[in-house]
Formats: sequence, C-alpha cells, structure tokens
Amino acid sequence: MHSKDQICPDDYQKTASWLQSQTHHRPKVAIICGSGLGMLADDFKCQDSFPYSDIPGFPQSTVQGHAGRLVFGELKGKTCVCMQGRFHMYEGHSLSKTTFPVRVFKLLGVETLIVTNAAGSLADSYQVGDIMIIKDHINFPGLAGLNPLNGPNDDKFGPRFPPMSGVYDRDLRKMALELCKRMGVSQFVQEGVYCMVGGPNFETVAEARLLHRLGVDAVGMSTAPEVVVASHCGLRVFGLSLITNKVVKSYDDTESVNHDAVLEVGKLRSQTLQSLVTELVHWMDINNNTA
Ligand SMILES: O=P(O)(O)O[C@H]1O[C@H](CO)[C@@H](O)[C@H]1O
Ligand SMILES: Nc1nc2[nH]cnc2c(=O)[nH]1
Repeated sequence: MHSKDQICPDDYQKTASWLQSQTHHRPKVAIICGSGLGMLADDFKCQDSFPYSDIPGFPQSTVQGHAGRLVFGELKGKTCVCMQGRFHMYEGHSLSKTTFPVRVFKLLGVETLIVTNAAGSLADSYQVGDIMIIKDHINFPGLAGLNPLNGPNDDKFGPRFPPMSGVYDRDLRKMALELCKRMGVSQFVQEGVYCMVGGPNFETVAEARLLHRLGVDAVGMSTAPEVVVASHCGLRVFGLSLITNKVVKSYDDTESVNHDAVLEVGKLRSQTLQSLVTELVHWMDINNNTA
C-alpha cells in the first residue's frame, strides 16, 4: 500500500491501460488547458470524455475554471487528448501528482505536449489579452529544490540529469508566430519568458519588481513542472500564456488582481486561442512532424 499522493512506477501504466480500454483514440498530441481555457477541447470531433474522478490514479481539480475532465478527440483529423483542468502545487498535490498525467500521455503514445496558462505580465509592453508564446521558463520552485523529478530516477522515462535548454521547441514557436501572422493577430502576440511561482497568493509589489528585474515577462503558478517532466521523457513542448492581468509593480497603483478577472480574459481570446492551437496541430500533421 502507498499513500494517496505517492506514485509507484506501475501506476502510470495502470492509468494508461485503463484509458486505452475505454477509448479507441490513440493521441499524438496532448493539450493542458490553463485557468478559463478549457474551451480548447470544444472543437474536438468524436469526443470521448472522462471526469478525473473516474480515472484511476488521477488527482482531482479543485480550482474554479478547471473543469476536471480528460477529453479525447480529433482536431482536423489529428488525434488529441486535452486536460480541461490541471493540477497545481498550491492545491496540496505533490509535484509528482501534479505532473502524473504527462507520463500517462507518454505511455499513450503522445509525442507533443501543448501547455497553456493564464498569467500576469511583468513586461511593460504587454497588454491584457495578449498571447505570449513561451520561449523559456524560470522554475522558481524547481530552483529551490521542489522538482517533480526529485526522488529515484525512472530510467524508463528519461535520464537522471536532463538538459532543459531549448525545452520549448524552436520550430513550433517559429510556426506559431507565422500562423499568428496569417491569422492577422500578430498585434497581440508576444514571445517571452514565463516564470512559475508557488502561489496561491498573487505577487507583492516587491516580488513583482524582483521578477521584472530578472527579465520575467509573465508569471503564473503552473506549467514549469509539467514541462520539466514532459521534456525529461522526450516529449516535444509548446507553450502559450494568455496575459490576463498586469502584475502590480507600483505602490501608487490601487488596482489588484483576482481569479474571476483572470477567468474573464479567457473568454475574450477563446476564438483566437482555439484557432491557433488547431492550426498548429494541423501543421504538425501535414508535416508529419509530431515528434
Ligand atoms: O496556470 P493556470 O492553471 O492557467 O492558472 C493561473 O490562474 C490562477 C490564478 O488566477 C493560478 O492557478 C495561475 O497559475
Ligand atoms: N502568480 C500569478 N499567477 C497568475 N495567474 C494569472 N495572473 C497571475 C498573476 O498575476 N500572478
């Protein structure tokens, strides 16, 4: 027996086998939806969907704007799986639990992971509603020793000391920028550095200033652990942040951020985000370019 939050090496395979017994879909692309971004699965054809509570080994989503459903389906003919709701460290999950689905995806045959999130901007030139293609990340919890790869290394998934430079695939970033141009949305698309902090509180002014000085463009409370685990097991990674608020950097600023406002911005950009993800998946398919 092991505690609820401890993962045994066999647990990933048990969950993957259960899913394969429940759906005929064999996805090559996995999408993780950020806060208020669950609509990314809306365009899936021939959907099979599973509440997380029905999936053996899956944690539960507890955050508003994270439906807690795994959806399989086809996007422009390419088989995908989408997490409508992710797990965050601040919900009380261990980092291996928050990233559990990523290794399950690997065992399902997924080759590319698309991560999305809602984030606050530090970059002065960014506006609320901008879409940031993630070029790189700073994993603050990771730098402080909170890493999902802590513990015995499972060589079946990847090496003990995985490199993390170039983790956000260059070709996918380049193609996404090109697609944004073709879609006529370049005026609100950025490319920048995402920083993960632990949360759940938003930043103090001093913390915001620190992040700004460090060169962080956008900050959130997720994504980095999923990306570390995905890269460790050889998945190709692409990431998008939706800028839902400007992080308060001045003591004179009386505005403050809240989660409802974060969720509202998702609705504003839902169509563009859906189109971008769909076109990117389609591009991977026609280039037979998933891995
Ligand atoms: O990163 P996602 O899941 O998009 O959620 C972001 O939005 C929530 C705060 O509003 C935090 O969980 C933050 O990480
Ligand atoms: N840490 C953090 N996470 C966010 N998620 C959405 N907006 C924010 C923000 O301003 N700060």
